[in-house]
Amino acid sequence: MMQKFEFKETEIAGLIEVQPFYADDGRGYFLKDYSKEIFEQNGIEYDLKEVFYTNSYKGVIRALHFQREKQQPKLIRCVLGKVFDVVVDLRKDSPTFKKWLNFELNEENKRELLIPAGCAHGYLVLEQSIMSYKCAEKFYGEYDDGIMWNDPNIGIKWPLELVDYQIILAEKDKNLQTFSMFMETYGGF
Ligand SMILES: Cc1cn([C@H]2C[C@H](O)[C@@H](COP(=O)(O)OP(=O)(O)O[C@H]3O[C@@H](C)C(=O)[C@@H](O)[C@H]3O)O2)c(=O)[nH]c1=O
Repeated sequence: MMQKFEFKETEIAGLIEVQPFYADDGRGYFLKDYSKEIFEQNGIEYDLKEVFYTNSYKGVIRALHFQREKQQPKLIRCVLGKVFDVVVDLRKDSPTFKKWLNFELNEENKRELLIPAGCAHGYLVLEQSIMSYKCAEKFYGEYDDGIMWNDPNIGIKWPLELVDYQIILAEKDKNLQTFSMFMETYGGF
């Protein structure tokens, strides 16, 4: 089977579902999940700056993250395992401001998400997973920030039953601001 790159817009402007180039044969498979040239041919200017990976146990929630300055566009993919991935639009002039969308990303569907600057990102790990990130802005620890994963104002419906309600959070993610606090401080992006 061979699959060419495909790009699909979503309800959130600039948030694009990407199906990477894929070809399998008797040896296994080949997958290319970023090509500057092909992205540009599809109208996407993406200036790749950093690549990193995370490996997480089932039940981990990493959310809802952003850089408050020098926001990072991110091209993400679940290389191994399965996650419930969420993007929240925090751009105050966006018609979908405050809207969240969820996507299942997994090893089988190989789907990528291109997340634009001005959105928060997070995920719930449904089985041990490796996530890859290709960022179009570098990491600035001093601007690293987020909103709490279970903020009632945003109201994400996390499928916690899929992890038997056993969630694992970093200390820093237990102490993130609420959406209201974010709005008071920044007024949106
Ligand atoms: C994200 C990042 C972290 N770090 C460091 C900071 C810290 O010591 C260690 C672990 O970082 P964190 O706890 O922030 O990792 P994590 O909680 O996995 O953060 C990630 O969450 C997901 C949802 C995203 O969208 C990412 O952009 C990023 O915010 O690695 C870097 O040096 N470079 C980086 O690009």
